[in-house]
Amino acid sequence: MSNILIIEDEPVLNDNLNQFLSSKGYQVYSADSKATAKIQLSDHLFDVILSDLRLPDTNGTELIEYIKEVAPASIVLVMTAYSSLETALDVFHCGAHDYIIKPFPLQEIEHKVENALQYKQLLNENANLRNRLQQGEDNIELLAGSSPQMCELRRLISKVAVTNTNVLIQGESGTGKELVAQSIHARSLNNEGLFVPVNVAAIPDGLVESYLFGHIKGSFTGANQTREGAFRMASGGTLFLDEIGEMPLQIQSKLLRVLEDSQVYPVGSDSSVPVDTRIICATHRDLEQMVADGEFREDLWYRLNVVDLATPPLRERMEDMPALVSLILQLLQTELKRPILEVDNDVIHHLMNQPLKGNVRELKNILERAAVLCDDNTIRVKDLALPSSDLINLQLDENGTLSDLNSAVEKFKQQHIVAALENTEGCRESAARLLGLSTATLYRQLDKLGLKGYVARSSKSGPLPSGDE
Ligand SMILES: Nc1ncnc2c1ncn2[C@@H]1O[C@H](COP(=O)(O)OP(=O)(O)OP(=O)(O)O)[C@@H](O)[C@H]1O
Repeated sequence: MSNILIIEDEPVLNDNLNQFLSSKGYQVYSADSKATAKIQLSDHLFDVILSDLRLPDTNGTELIEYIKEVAPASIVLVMTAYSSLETALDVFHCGAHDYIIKPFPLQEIEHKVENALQYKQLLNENANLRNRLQQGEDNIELLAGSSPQMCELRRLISKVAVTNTNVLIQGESGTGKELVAQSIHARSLNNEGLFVPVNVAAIPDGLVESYLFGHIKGSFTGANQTREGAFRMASGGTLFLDEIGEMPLQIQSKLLRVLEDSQVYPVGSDSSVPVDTRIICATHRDLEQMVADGEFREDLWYRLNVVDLATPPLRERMEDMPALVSLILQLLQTELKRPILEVDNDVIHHLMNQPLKGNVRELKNILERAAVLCDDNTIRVKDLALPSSDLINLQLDENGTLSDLNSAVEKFKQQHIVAALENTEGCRESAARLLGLSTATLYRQLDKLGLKGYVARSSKSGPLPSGDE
């Protein structure tokens, strides 16, 4: 049974909330001041704490800070009559998970408490995953947001995780497909095993088979030693096949065979090896359409698509912006080793008005750049370096006169492609998707525009191979 603490000095509201939440099966405790809250906090562990923002013996943010100090695992929901953005940002910065504006219908509080409990469970699972995964330990982040779409997504994650079915995750680039896959793995029965992510689009066609199924030493030129392959590595755990839509057709049929037999055939070997691997696939492409166009095997699609989940684009859930910004800033503080970063009030508003086609990844990049560039520890709108929507930069030649149309178009293409590369940390495949181009077309454009060796400033992995390598 989940424990809830209500801190509210208005007796009628406190009683109503206590009765209502008790009737929903929670173990509910009440306090009417910081002093009484302290006593409750020393006697019990709470999953969720509902706190008023103004109390007779403290102001709300000071109380939230105190709670986060003595009960860091409790999820704090703030109840406030003040609906300003400033208040919202203050409470998020102090560590509150969400807030609700008074007066509110009791059903809304029930919904918020359920979300907070789901969020707490995911936090536990992510911590669990962080401890267990031997790979990508630094990449485990939380799935932030309490919009209806994200709540539904979390509900589905909890449901599918404990079954062993294959899952297909569809969504635009940067919407958190890999994060969802990690969450499923963390909650699954096979979370003792490894989570092995493979980006199918990033492996040259000729190597996909050996990469997935392994190979025997000497089975082809360059196979200097035997490799077990991703399937066997993930046996007893989860294999995450990202960009499954890019898998060559002949490998699709081999994958189908593995899924049907639970056996892999390493390249160059006559015998098979048993595997017990859960498959989670992801794609930004319309696989159903690819099946209709004969580009993806229908039988494989059915096999992979036992359950399908959709990660919503950020523009359809802008209400998640404060929670995302708050989470990203927390992560940045650790990464950049800088003291607490704050955002100016207008920043959230500005971000909510951006198209953010690269979704949460683009948001992270914008905030990371701003965090590096901002003068003090506060990020202001000017630090975001967002494109002005109503001003088109004129293209001038070296004499300061207007360029001819062709040169202007070339220049614009160059700038736009560089922006896409910066938004995707230099990843050619993701930049191509952002631009609505095939990877091959992007490589041709990079060559033509003299950007072949371009290394994105946001790239963490150093220079990237050029297209013909
Ligand atoms: N809801 C979210 N909460 C917190 N961080 C998120 C969320 N969604 C995405 N992110 C972050 O955004 C970045 C991109 O997410 P992720 O790699 O999971 O996206 P993706 O959909 O798999 O992208 P791609 O299709 O380009 O591989 C990651 O750093 C991830 O942690």
